[in-house]
Amino acid sequence: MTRVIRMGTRGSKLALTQTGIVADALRATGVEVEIVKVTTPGDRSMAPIATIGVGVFTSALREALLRNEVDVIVHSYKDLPTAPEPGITLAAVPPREDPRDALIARDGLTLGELPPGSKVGTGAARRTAQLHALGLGLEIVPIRGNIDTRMRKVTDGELDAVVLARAGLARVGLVGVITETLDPIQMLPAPAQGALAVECRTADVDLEQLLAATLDDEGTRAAVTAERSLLAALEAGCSAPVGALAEIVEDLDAEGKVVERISLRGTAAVDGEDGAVDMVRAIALADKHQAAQLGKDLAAELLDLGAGALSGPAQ
Ligand SMILES: NCc1[nH]cc(CCC(=O)O)c1CC(=O)O
Repeated sequence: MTRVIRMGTRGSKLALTQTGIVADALRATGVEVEIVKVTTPGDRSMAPIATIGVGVFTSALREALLRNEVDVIVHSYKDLPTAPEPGITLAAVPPREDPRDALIARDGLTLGELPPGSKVGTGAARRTAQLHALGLGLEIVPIRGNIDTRMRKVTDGELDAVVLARAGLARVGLVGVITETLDPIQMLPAPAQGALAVECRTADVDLEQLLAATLDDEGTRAAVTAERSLLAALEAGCSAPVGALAEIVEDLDAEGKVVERISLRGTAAVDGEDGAVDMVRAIALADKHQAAQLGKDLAAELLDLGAGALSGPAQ
């Protein structure tokens, strides 16, 4: 391909880093890449995500792609709405970073060491609901802003801790500030957390093939397919209290042969007694090629357990 590939990105440090990772992988195949900055309404507003809407970071990039101003866009996969976008193809899902959430607490504390009444900052309904469900007596404080803004609230003493995606911290070289990587037993990540989504125009078939051949990771794609299928079946947006984590695991088939399967854990909020938010959890295992069905089946199980009572972007 002799053309220059224009990659659209938001201007945040995380977005530039993520786009840079993909740009470098493409350049390594010999193609020329140009980076184009796109401003999104999500970058201009500091209002809670629940009020400005799902897709606030991703739709301006998609519009630039459809207007032919750029050729490739890279999203944090978990920020994408579940509905497909006409004219746009998910060309590649690169290998995932560690999907878990991370705690950054004062004095090097872990979650269990934070005294009752400690103030923990997060903007995500999913994290809020799971932190409450742990029963540690923590006070959850809604926050927004980029990684640096959130971390500063701990350094300044305004909060005792914040919870952030480990992947974002890792990509910008900040794993050193993490005081505890949260076990999925305590905190299931957002569906597709830690994964990137690389999109191009559906009509751009040659580019789609190049992106898939260069960047796509089969195991990551299967895992995020299961997690996002669960999310879609619960009809919840990215800001809703739904956590999911799929992992490729080794299992034995009926003849005792080692086979790869996909394990999926999910959690969703239900209305508890006297207004409290409870979480229900479930786990299931399926053939690696049944990822989408596995997500649907686990969603059905969570709905049976009472999930869905709190649908929509509950904050
Ligand atoms: N909602 C914002 C957002 N979108 C993607 C990431 C981190 C990177 C990732 O999960 O891939 C973050 C920040 C966070 O949740 O801490």
